[in-house]
Amino acid sequence: MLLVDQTSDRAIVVPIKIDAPVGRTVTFTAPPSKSQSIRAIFASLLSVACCEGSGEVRLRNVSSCEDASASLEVAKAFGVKITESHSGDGVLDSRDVMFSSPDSGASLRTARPSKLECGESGLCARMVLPILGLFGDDTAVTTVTGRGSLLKRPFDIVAGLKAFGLLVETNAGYLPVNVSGRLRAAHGRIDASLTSQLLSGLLMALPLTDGDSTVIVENPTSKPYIAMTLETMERFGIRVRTSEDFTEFHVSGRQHYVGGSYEVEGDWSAGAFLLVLAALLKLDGVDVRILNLSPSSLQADRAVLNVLERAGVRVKFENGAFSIDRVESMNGFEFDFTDCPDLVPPLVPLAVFCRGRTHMYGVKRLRFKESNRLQALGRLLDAVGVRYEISDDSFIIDGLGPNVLPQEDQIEVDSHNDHRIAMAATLIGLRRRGGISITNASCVAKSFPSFYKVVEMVLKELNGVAG
Ligand SMILES: O=C(O)C1=C[C@@H](OP(=O)(O)O)[C@@H](O)[C@H](O)C1
Ligand SMILES: C=C(OP(=O)(O)O)C(=O)O
Repeated sequence: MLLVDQTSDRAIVVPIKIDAPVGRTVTFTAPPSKSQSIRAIFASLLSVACCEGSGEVRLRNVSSCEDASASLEVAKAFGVKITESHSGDGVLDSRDVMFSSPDSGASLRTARPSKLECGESGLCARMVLPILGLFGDDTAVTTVTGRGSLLKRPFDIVAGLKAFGLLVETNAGYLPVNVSGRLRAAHGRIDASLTSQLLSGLLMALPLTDGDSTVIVENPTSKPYIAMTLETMERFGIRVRTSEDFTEFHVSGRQHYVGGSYEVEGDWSAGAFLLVLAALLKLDGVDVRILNLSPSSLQADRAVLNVLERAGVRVKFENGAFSIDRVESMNGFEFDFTDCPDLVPPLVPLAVFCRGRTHMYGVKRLRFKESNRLQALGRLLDAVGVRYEISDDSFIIDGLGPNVLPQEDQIEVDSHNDHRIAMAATLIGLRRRGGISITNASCVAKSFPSFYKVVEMVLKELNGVAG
């Protein structure tokens, strides 16, 4: 059962009661990718606002999550016209968005918004910093800020932008920041050890400067996210040359983002939660089919397929749907998450129900997400009686095996206002006899507004009754 109480912002999850499970199949659809939606929104902004004659842009299946909405508001602040509609093609949390020039025909590149509010989206706030440098003149200053968890996340990552003509003054390393200067072509260095998001923004903006640039990247992390940025740019007609290890980029200036239409893929980060849920349901004989995930996607979190394999969970792709072929072993696994940090929260529930020890490496940057995710996941494991060890860059979890956790007491865990922690707690609650009550539960809207609805739908379908 799953109860969402909006007044107290609480989700109460208790185990699935499955009558005659064998042979039952449930199908659900992954929502649109948050990361790809935000990239497509900024590429559309650059196309309409900076590239004359490139026409309108039509984006299909844009995520309706809070981070994508914050990014659309930011794009509007630059003066582009944005209209939203619903395509009704059955993808949850999805909308279509049209970008066009203002009716006045005024050039948008001459002015820079004085303030941008980025909600809680790290990607939006970091990506927009270099992009701002394409607008207005030398005297323009923009204050970039956000709310909630974003105000506690590090922004002392901006020193490298100086070589490209931009000055970013931070508030002792945090938001709000003031951005001034014009972006110019140059040879510079970016330290990406903490985040790849600023580099993504710089790569998107540099092709619109007047000359050629080289970007040397120190300590690249989250590399598939950079590949996704380059792929989105390519879809808008922009090419960048890069070394295979993403430590060097050669960007020609005077390029143009070309409008047209673009369809956003399904979200592998949300899909990872759905696949782990599918693996856990398979233990009870239920088959789950997941639609709207591309098997050839460049999204970092498609790596969930490799991790499931390592744990002994065999996944298949047939007739456009992913499903669990069979669970061979459910054994603890080893994996390095440097390139896919968002996969740790969905894989903690998997590790809990595996036999033996799971070693997660490359996890130190999880301390700087919407919450300190290592600490928040540790609290969740404490609450359900799972032993673990966290060190600088590793997270070791001693799994309890695939049975439903027998404790009958009701426990309460806090999401720490972090969408991925709330979703991880939900998956564990579905296999704990006394369930889990999650406080600050509505934060799932940051990336997956319909998450509880999807879980509820599955439960209803399996029980044949409400909840
Ligand atoms: O570029 C992106 O879309 C993202 C990159 C990753 O961040 P870092 O580059 O900070 O690791 C990831 O954690 C975040 O959720 C989305
Ligand atoms: C960390 C995340 O996003 P962002 O950094 O864009 O806020 C996330 O979605 O888990």
